[in-house]
Amino acid sequence: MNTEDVLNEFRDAGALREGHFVLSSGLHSPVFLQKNLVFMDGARCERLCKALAEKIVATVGPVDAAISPAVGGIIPGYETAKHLNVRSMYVEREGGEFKLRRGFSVEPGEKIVMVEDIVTTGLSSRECIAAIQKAGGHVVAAACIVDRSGGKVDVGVPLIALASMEVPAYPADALPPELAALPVEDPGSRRLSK
Ligand SMILES: O=P(O)(O)OC[C@H]1O[C@H](OP(=O)(O)OP(=O)(O)O)[C@H](O)[C@@H]1O
Ligand SMILES: O=C(O)c1cc(=O)[nH]c(=O)[nH]1
Ligand SMILES: [Mg+2]
Repeated sequence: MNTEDVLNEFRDAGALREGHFVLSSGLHSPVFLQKNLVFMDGARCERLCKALAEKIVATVGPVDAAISPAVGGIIPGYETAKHLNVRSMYVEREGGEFKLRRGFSVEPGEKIVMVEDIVTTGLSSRECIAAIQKAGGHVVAAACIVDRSGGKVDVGVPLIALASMEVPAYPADALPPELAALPVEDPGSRRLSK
């Protein structure tokens, strides 16, 4: 499955949104990938995550577990882990910091793939990887459905992206006038009150 195939899945799901969005990083963008509309369709989610699992195995070989950052990473992490035939876990924020909770744990040195939905700046991925390492896991790779940086971000481990594209994103004080003129949507969970 190549980038165009993946974007067609987003288009067909009505998940390739245009407007004015504030992203998890605080950057503003005219494009938002509303991945929940993709993952709500089991067959679509399976097509994407099966392809991602195959790419992970082809790149780094077998792994012991997949761990994702909540909320967006949970469904693709679970589905990708299913095709890797490994257990699926997630980290979630406690006092702002990602942690393994709910009885999830890793054995020291276990080979972990961090599975993310969308990568923009890589901040969520790096935070998730740090949490896995703190818990004792060896993160052999990061994987995502879409890398919006077009391969530019560095998450500290190899990043395996099913689709890679460069999407414009701007700091709040440097918005192009046509973007500034549109009302802002803040669809992610990072700024939700706890
Ligand atoms: O590479 P980054 O700049 O970190 O951006 C990508 C992250 O942003 C979104 O999560 P968000 O924090 O919006 O919450 P969600 O997972 O609940 O959608 C998305 O799920 C990624 O985790
Ligand atoms: O950077 C983000 O927060 C982000 C971008 C995007 O297209 N989709 C998403 O869910 N999050
Ligand atoms: Mg997320």
